[in-house]
Amino acid sequence: MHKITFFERFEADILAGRKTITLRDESESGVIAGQTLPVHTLEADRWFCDIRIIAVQEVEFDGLSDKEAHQENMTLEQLKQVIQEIYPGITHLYKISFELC
Ligand SMILES: CC(=O)Nc1ccn([C@@H]2O[C@H](CO)[C@@H](O)[C@H]2O)c(=O)n1
Repeated sequence: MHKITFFERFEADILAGRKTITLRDESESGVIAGQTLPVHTLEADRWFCDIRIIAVQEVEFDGLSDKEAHQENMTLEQLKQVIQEIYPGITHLYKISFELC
């Protein structure tokens, strides 16, 4: 992957450092620790920052906890709902931790 996209509604949280992970399916897991990536909005493909990947870890949907929710600036209930909307029925996720460049 040479760039990563996020829904526009998460832009402010990412730029403020309130959202420091993203949970993706296997098709969007192809990043490695240390890599720097430009971040674009999904809707308009507009660049808004660069991030550095800190880690990529496999996690189960049922294993998500308040820790991941906090890292997403959401409640666990909100996070699970968001993931179900984006990836209906998903059980296996990739937790991508990042920092702003
Ligand atoms: C193609 C594309 O952009 N896809 C996605 C997929 C996920 N996410 C966010 O990651 C977290 C867990 O899934 C939540 O905050 C999601 O909303 C996103 O912003 N954009």
